[in-house]
Amino acid sequence: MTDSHAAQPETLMALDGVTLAFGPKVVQQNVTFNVRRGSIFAVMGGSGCGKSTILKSMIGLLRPTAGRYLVDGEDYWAADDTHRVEVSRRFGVLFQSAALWSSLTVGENVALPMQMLTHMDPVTVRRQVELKLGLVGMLHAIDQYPSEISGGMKKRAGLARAMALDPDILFFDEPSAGLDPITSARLDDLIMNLRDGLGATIVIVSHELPSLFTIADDGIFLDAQTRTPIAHGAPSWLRDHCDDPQVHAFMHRERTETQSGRTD
Ligand SMILES: Nc1ncnc2c1ncn2[C@@H]1O[C@H](COP(=O)(O)OP(=O)(O)OP(=O)(O)O)[C@@H](O)[C@H]1O
Repeated sequence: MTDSHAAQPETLMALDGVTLAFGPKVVQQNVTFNVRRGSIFAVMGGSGCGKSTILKSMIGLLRPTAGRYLVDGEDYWAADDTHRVEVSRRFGVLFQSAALWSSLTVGENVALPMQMLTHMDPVTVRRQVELKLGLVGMLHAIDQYPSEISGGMKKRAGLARAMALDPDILFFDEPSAGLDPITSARLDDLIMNLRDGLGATIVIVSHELPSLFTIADDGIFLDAQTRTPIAHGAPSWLRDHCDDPQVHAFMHRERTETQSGRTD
């Protein structure tokens, strides 16, 4: 009998002593955390603390100036370019703005990664596009243009496109930003379905506390002043048990003397 735990260690991604900087400007340093396979992991913290920068680095757009980023135990940045591209094919990304091409229909947007990065024939592409749009409840909008659909529908179309190449790792930057609470709750259900139904591992940057309390299994809280993580744990656990005044204030939406965000 196969031991699935031996074949699939619990940690899928790990940052180990990572420093991220833009030129001389250090955004975060000594960042260490593990993302468990099949979990939803939240990157939290005040405005400007470096959440999107962490995500940017995890999807391969920003190389750390120190430390290691491991995916399935392999050093992502130490790999050669070909192998790194191969690993990155496992990633699906939903940007904050959904980033759909306005001149393409919803269906064409979802088809684009398949046409550009695979050799699928047009019939298979069409079938896959329908499947992905069906998963997010957007099949009816396949021939509509982004300007003709609502913000929530754009997010769902962006999600379908993020899933185009069947990634097992998904990155979401502020998926519920700008959505009304009901649409946002529907998106939460969709994200949980990706974890529970497809076994995807999801890293999410979000300010939406109700959403984080509902969906995230684990997470990290970044501090802008010290430029380093100051708490680890599921958002609901941090809300109920973390003594750090900044984390407590953030999780309970209280004002603090020291702001957790940075303006420089
Ligand atoms: N390309 C860049 N060049 C220089 N500095 C950058 C760049 N991108 C981001 N920064 C800076 O890095 C810091 C962290 O930015 P980042 O967008 O990661 O924060 P964030 O926590 O995601 O913020 P928010 O919650 O407001 O979206 C900020 O001070 C920002 O100005």
